[in-house]
Amino acid sequence: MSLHHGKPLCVSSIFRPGLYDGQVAIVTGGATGIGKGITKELLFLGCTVVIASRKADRLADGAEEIRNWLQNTGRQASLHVLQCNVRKEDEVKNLISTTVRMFGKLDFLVNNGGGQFLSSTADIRLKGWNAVVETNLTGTFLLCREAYNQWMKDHGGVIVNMAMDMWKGYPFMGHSGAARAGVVNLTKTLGVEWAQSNVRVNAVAPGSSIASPTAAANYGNANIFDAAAVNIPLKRTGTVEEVSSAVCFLLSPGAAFITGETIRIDGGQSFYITPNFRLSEDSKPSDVYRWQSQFDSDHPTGTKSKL
Ligand SMILES: CCCCC/C=C/C(=O)SCCNC(=O)CCNC(=O)[C@H](O)C(C)(C)COP(=O)(O)OP(=O)(O)OC[C@H]1O[C@@H](n2cnc3c(N)ncnc32)[C@H](O)[C@@H]1OP(=O)(O)O
Ligand SMILES: NC(=O)C1=CN([C@@H]2O[C@H](COP(=O)(O)OP(=O)(O)OC[C@H]3O[C@@H](n4cnc5c(N)ncnc54)[C@H](OP(=O)(O)O)[C@@H]3O)[C@@H](O)[C@H]2O)C=CC1
Repeated sequence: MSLHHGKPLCVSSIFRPGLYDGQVAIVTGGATGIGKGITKELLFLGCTVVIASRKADRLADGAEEIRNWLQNTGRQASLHVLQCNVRKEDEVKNLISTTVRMFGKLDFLVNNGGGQFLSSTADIRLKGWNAVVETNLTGTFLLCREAYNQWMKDHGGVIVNMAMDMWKGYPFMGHSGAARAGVVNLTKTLGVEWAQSNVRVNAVAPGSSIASPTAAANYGNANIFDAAAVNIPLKRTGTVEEVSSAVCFLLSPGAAFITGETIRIDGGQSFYITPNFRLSEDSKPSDVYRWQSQFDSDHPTGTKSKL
């Protein structure tokens, strides 16, 4: 992916073919959305990739699509699927140990799997808070720890974590904002602690703007990401390929002197305005809130959705 006259140009990769020949990666959430984009690019560059998430049907469908795509590029996929809920310590341990046993090593870990639901923070129940924090922060911790202890401590490696545009807080996704801020901080800590083992740890922070069918379905609104463009200085949403190319850069020798860093991939949005939400004039803490955006003015009747 690159920009051509200010427009996104989709190509398989800007990196040289064979860059990751002989390397082994785990991509959590690798069957959908951003993770699928990362998986495709890594495979295209010669990497063996294990995709891991909770749902077997998602993994199977995603793997089939990815294999077909790669075949059309003339390359052979070394793509493998393992079920793993990153919230479950035993499943995380098993994901890492099985990968190392099957492929003899683990070079890269991409902690992409995660997510949240929209809610005013006052309305989040403890179970929901825990679900989001365990998925995004604790899951990232568990995967980093196991990848390090089981392999990278003695052999080196590269980890990329997933953050988000929570730099000014994240109204209506307070659980995830807090968890991702934790991920950014953990990334700094591990970048320092594990440097002695030649393990680099970085993160990417996409804006609220990387559309995919699964991500949109999570919010019950196929158009939800379109609404973000008006608040993005580059005046468009981002693509999964634009996240993937940053991840592939961080994994590459081109980033050999970068660790503990989080790269924003948000078209300048985080420097401009707080994510996608703005309180309506009459809103109270107990209200449900409106999606603020171009979307509302584009759809003046009936679709001023209460989230
Ligand atoms: C809108 C633009 C946002 C732009 C920025 C961000 C974009 C993205 O991140 S896009 C990625 C979208 N994809 C996902 O989020 C997928 C992963 N997410 C999930 O699986 C869920 O959101 C999860 C993290 C909450 C996990 O759900 P689940 O496996 O079902 O977890 P539990 O059964 O253990 O607990 C569920 C618990 O959580 C509360 N809850 C879940 N969904 C909602 C909801 N829609 N509204 C309110 N509360 C919710 C609730 O307390 C659940 O417990 P029960 O009440 O007992 O069901
Ligand atoms: N789209 C965007 O604009 C932004 C996305 N992000 C983050 O980027 C990542 C990818 O999101 P995106 O591709 O857009 O959305 P998707 O909903 O397509 O991807 C989420 C992926 O995470 C997996 N996942 C969720 N919970 C778990 C779990 N407990 N254990 C293992 N895997 C899990 C899902 O697979 P399964 O259901 O099979 O478990 C799914 O493949 C997420 O962490 C997301 O929050 C951050 C900022 C912005």
